Amino acid sequence: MPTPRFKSIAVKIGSNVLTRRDGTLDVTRMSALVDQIAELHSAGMRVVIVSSGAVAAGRSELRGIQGLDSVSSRQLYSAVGQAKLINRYYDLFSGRGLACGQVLTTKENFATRRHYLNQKHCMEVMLDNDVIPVVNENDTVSMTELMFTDNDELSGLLATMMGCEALVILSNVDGVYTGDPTCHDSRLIPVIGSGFDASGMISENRSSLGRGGMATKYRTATKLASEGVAVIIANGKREGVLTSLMGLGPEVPHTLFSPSATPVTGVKKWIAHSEDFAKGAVRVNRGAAEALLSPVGTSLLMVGVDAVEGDFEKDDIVQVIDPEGNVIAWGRAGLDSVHARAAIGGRGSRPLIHCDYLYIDSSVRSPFLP
Ligand SMILES: Nc1ncnc2c1ncn2[C@@H]1O[C@H](COP(=O)(O)OP(=O)(O)O)[C@@H](O)[C@H]1O
Ligand SMILES: N[C@@H](CCC(=O)OP(=O)(O)O)C(=O)O
Repeated sequence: MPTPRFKSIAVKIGSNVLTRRDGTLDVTRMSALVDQIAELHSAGMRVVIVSSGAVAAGRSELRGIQGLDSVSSRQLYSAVGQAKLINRYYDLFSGRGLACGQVLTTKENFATRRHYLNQKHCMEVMLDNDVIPVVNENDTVSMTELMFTDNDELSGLLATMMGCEALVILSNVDGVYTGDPTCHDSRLIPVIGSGFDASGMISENRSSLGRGGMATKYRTATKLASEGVAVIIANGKREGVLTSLMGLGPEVPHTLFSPSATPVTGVKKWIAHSEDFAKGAVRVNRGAAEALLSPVGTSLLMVGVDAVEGDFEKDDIVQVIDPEGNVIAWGRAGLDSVHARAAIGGRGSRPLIHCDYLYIDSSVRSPFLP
């Protein structure tokens, strides 16, 4: 048997891949994907699944319910649909002699390093014992303001958390197109490298069941690629898509986001995905903004800080804002806000954010870029 292209991957399966036109769960499609994941597993790969589809599955089960607001219907449908979804996965995997386990999570579970490492440990134990993790956002308790944009965002976090070499996002399109994929003159983009900006080609269109559309897939994919993780977007409805993408079958159309060759440490990956948990902000002067945005890794020193906003503890995440008001970076504070305020503009004190704990947003548009 040929060797798979990667040793460890996360596979995100969109709602549309798992749903038939009439809204019911497409068990044939699920079964085909489970077959392929079992094949990858027996070829020695570690596979984590992020599966959407709970809300869609619940909605098709409870047809006819009316008058619920959007939060209530999401809670109700996901409660019922998730039970149905995981049951199917469980039966399908056990039919292939494998166990799968359910991991339901929320954005808050990624907010502190302790919770983050706890979840990571759970999934490592599962993988070490040949149990396939099937992850989804816990929509029954996720509050609107603290929800993942969608499972594309969640899958990006998980792929970096688990140290995966690649993330495969399965949707109902073959990848990123140069325009609306339904227009006849749009073309599939086979490879997106670090110098290529395709964001202007992506419309807000999304499929009937999708939550975030291509825009969140693109955002997640470029971020992960910059952290050294390969990302592939492909059509989950194509026969043998996963085994093919892993080099065990004939080529299928897809878009590859080529990974950066610069390695990123585990803690930095966590920080990269922690912007939403920032407890405060620091405004930096021109010199500091230029130094931070230069290609040389630099710590943020108090001499470059003009203002400290919010109340934060040491080790909390804080945003870094340039003199034009752009968020250019975020990182783990080495001082609490009281001590940081007292040290504004000072020399000789510890860095406010050490470069090992600082993430520079590669999509930033700042006049202080070199
Ligand atoms: N440039 C583009 N290339 C591909 N798809 C695009 C593009 N712009 C918008 N889209 C839309 O993104 C959709 C996929 O996202 P989404 O509906 O969220 O799917 P999923 O349920 O798989 O997460 C496509 O069906 C398409 O309508
Ligand atoms: N947790 C939700 C996921 C919603 C979502 O992100 O859907 P999609 O855009 O199809 O990946 C569900 O299971 O229905």
